[in-house]
Amino acid sequence: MPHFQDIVIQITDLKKSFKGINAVDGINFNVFKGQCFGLLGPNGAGKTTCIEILEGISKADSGSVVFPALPKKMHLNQYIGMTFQHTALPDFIKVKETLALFSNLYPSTLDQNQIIQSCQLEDILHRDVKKLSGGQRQRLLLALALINDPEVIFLDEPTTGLDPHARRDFWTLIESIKQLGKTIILTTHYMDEAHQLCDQIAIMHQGKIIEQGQPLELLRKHFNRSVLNLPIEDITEFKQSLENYGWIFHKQNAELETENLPEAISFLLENHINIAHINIQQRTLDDLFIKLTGNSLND
Ligand SMILES: Nc1ncnc2c1ncn2[C@@H]1O[C@H](COP(=O)(O)OP(=O)(O)OP(=O)(O)O)[C@@H](O)[C@H]1O
Repeated sequence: MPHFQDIVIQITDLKKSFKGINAVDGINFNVFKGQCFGLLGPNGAGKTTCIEILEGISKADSGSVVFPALPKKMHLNQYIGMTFQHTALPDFIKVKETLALFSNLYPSTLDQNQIIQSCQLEDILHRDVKKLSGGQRQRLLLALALINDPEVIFLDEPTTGLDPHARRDFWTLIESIKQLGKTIILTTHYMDEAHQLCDQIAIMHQGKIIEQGQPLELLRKHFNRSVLNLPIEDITEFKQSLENYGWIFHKQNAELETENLPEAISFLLENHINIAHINIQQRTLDDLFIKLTGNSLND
C-alpha cells in the first residue's frame, strides 16, 4: 500500500456549482507520486471544473485540495505544470521563441534542450506556432507544461481533435514523461487513451465519481464473463453439440457468453472444432461506462 507521504494530491469532498448546476458534486480521491491518474467522463461530466480547482485557477465552493509534498517555500506555480483545452499561443513567433518566452516566467526551469528532445520539437523549432499541425501544437503545449520542471502535470483533454496516428504518438510521449518520474493528471473522454496511459482512473458522471480504480481491475470487477464468437462456416456440422453447450447461433456466427473461458476453449479443442477464426470480445471502459450509467461515453 502506498504511504501518505507518497500522496501528491489529496482531494476531499470537493464541490462547485454554477447557477444550480452541480458541476463537481462531492468528489474524493488521492493521486500518488509517479502515477498517471485519469479523470474520465463524457462532455459536461465536470472534469475541467475539477482540474481547474486542483490547478488553483478556480475556487471550490467547499472541500479541500492538499498537496502534502509541496515544499514549504515553493509556490504551487513552480510545483505544477499544465496544458489547457484551448490554450492561446502567440501566433507570429516561432516554437523556439515561445519556449524562451515561457522560460522567462519562472525562476527555475528544466534544461531547454532536454525539453526539446523529450517533446520531439527538434524539427519544428523554427516554425511559426500558427503553422503547427494539431499533434505538433500538443507537443509544444506539453513542452510548455514541463518548462518549470514541475512535479505534477495536468493535461486537460490533450488529444482531443488529433487524428489516430497523432494520438498514438502523443501517448508514447506521455509514457516517456512518466519515465521522468512526473505525476500526471489527465482528463479524457477517450476510453482507449485512459486504458493505455492511466495507472488509476476515476469515472465522472454528472459531477460525481461513480467508480475508481485501476483500469484492468475495474474491468475484471464488473465483467466476469467472456464472449466468444465463431464464424458459422467453421461450426455448422457441430451445431447440435454447441447448442447443447450454450452457444447461440446467428446468421453469420455463433456466440457463447461464459464465466469459464478455459473450459469453453477446451470443449472446442476436444471436439476438434476449428478455432483459427475465434474472436474473444474484450470489454472496454466504454462498456463499463454504459453498464454504470446506461449511456456511452461519447454520446
Ligand atoms: N463557467 C461556467 N458557468 C456555467 N456553467 C459552467 C461553467 N463551467 C462549467 N459549467 C457547467 O458545469 C458542468 C461541467 O462542465 P465541465 O466543463 O467541468 O465538464 P467536462 O467534463 O470538462 O466537459 P468537457 O469534456 O466538455 O470539457 C457542465 O454542465 C457545464 O455546462
